[in-house]
Amino acid sequence: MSLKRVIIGTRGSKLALTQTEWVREALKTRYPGLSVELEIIKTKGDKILDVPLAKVGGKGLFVKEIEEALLCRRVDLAVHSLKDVPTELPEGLEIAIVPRREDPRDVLISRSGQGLKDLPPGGRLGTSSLRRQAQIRALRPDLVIEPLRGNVDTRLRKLDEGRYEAIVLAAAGLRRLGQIHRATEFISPETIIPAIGQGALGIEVRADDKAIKELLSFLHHPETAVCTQAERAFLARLEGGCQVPLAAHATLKDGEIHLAALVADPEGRRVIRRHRSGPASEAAKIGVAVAEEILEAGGRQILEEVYKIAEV
Ligand SMILES: NCc1[nH]cc(CCC(=O)O)c1CC(=O)O
Repeated sequence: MSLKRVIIGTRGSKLALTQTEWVREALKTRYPGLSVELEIIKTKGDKILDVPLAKVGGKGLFVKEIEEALLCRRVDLAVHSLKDVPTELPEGLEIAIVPRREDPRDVLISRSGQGLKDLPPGGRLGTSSLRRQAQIRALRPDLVIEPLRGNVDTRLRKLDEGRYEAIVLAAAGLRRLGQIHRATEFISPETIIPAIGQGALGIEVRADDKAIKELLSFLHHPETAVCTQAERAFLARLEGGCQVPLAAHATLKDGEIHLAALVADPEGRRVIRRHRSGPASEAAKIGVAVAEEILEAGGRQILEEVYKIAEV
């Protein structure tokens, strides 16, 4: 190991810092002589916390400024929630390392302790995620979905203030922040398909930086990488901005990938789900194939409708 010092670029949110500290600790343990510094970078997504992301539009809201710092060599690596990273990266950058995935599920946090099925009719449920909204509407059309943005702590506080009967968050974020005890129901990935990359981290580096890639290689988890590869190939084929409810979740068993995915309209009236299995070596192909099957089955029409409205 010839590197003496590395700088990690990160957002300043508590979740981002927790994730980055985890990487820093792993590096310090593995390479006791290495100096690991953090550079906190504010992204556009951190500045506009009150507007639903689907309205803000634009991809990479939480990563762009950090990628600029990587490209101009102000930082050497960046730790992201993979869920926030667009499929197309700037020229010269790469998600080289995907560590082992945390719990990929969504969780319900209700004030009463009730699960999704038992919430009172007409109850208010907080989420600004179109993906969660569409799938919840399909299961519980009577619930009133209300916007909910902000960092994990902010979202929990808004629930505690009584603005909602329940909210939905990613288990991974709660667990990393030591708040998993707040979960009242773990929603299975079959009931609500998670977001592409949910629960996984992506470590982005300069594509030509062999030394950093080598340094970080012990953190790579090939099983997670291949699963998220299938999920991200699905996303890439749909060129999904955040205006359409999209979901995809892959698992790996005995060398076989299983990918389940959906496209829905924002109201959750039409939910098109498909799944497919195949060898892990064909992860990307499986992602594309599921996307095409969904497009054929009505997904194309949904995408066209949504983008037409968005342009007005
Ligand atoms: N959308 C923001 C975001 N990005 C990553 C996580 C949680 C951690 C993860 O999914 O890896 C969250 C919060 C949430 O959706 O509850």
